[in-house]
Amino acid sequence: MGLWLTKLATLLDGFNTDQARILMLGLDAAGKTTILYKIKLNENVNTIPTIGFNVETVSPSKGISFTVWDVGGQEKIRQLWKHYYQNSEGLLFVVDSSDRLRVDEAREELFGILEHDDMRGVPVVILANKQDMPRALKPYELIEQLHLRKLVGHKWHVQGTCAANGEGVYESLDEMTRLVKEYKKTRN
Ligand SMILES: Nc1nc2c(ncn2[C@@H]2O[C@H](COP(=O)(O)OP(=O)(O)OP(=O)(O)O)[C@@H](O)[C@H]2O)c(=O)[nH]1
Ligand SMILES: [Mg+2]
Repeated sequence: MGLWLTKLATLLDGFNTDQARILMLGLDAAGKTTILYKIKLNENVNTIPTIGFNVETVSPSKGISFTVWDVGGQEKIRQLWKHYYQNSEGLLFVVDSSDRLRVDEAREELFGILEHDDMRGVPVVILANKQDMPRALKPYELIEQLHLRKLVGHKWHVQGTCAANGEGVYESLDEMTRLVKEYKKTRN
């Protein structure tokens, strides 16, 4: 009897699990893959530039399951990003905050993604990564430089992170959870 009840509880828990498809994009070397495996394994992995994609299922909190798609960000392969947009319910956009020379490029890519029809209304959490680096732009500076106040039709949040020691990474997922829940409600 006890076993059956346990099985039933597990089954019901499965039904209650909120699932979402989350896309993780950003310029090459922003730290996407490092972040993905920090979340998945709580380990610092040595990465190589991603040519295709990595996909992992993670559970940021009880009852929530994210399928996170981490797609390579090198310029030549960014044209492939659009093939991952459909059915995405949240965007994690990772920025190397210490790469001041490429903030404009990051902004253009971010706006380009969000203007696509398949990404209509999808919320975005911007990870201001590499906060450990000297001269890293602070989250409030990135809000300015990425022109986020001009972004319409998308809920957004900026979270400072350091993938190397995990700071801010889980907070960014909590924020994504909140925004995805809101997004799903408005869509239904
Ligand atoms: N100092 C520091 N280095 C980081 C941080 N996050 C990632 N890195 C380093 O940045 C480099 C690039 O990280 P990746 O995770 O491979 O970057 P990516 O965004 O997946 O790059 P692509 O796959 O080419 O799109 C690696 O050497 C990481 O160790 C961070 O928070 N601080
Ligand atoms: Mg990568």
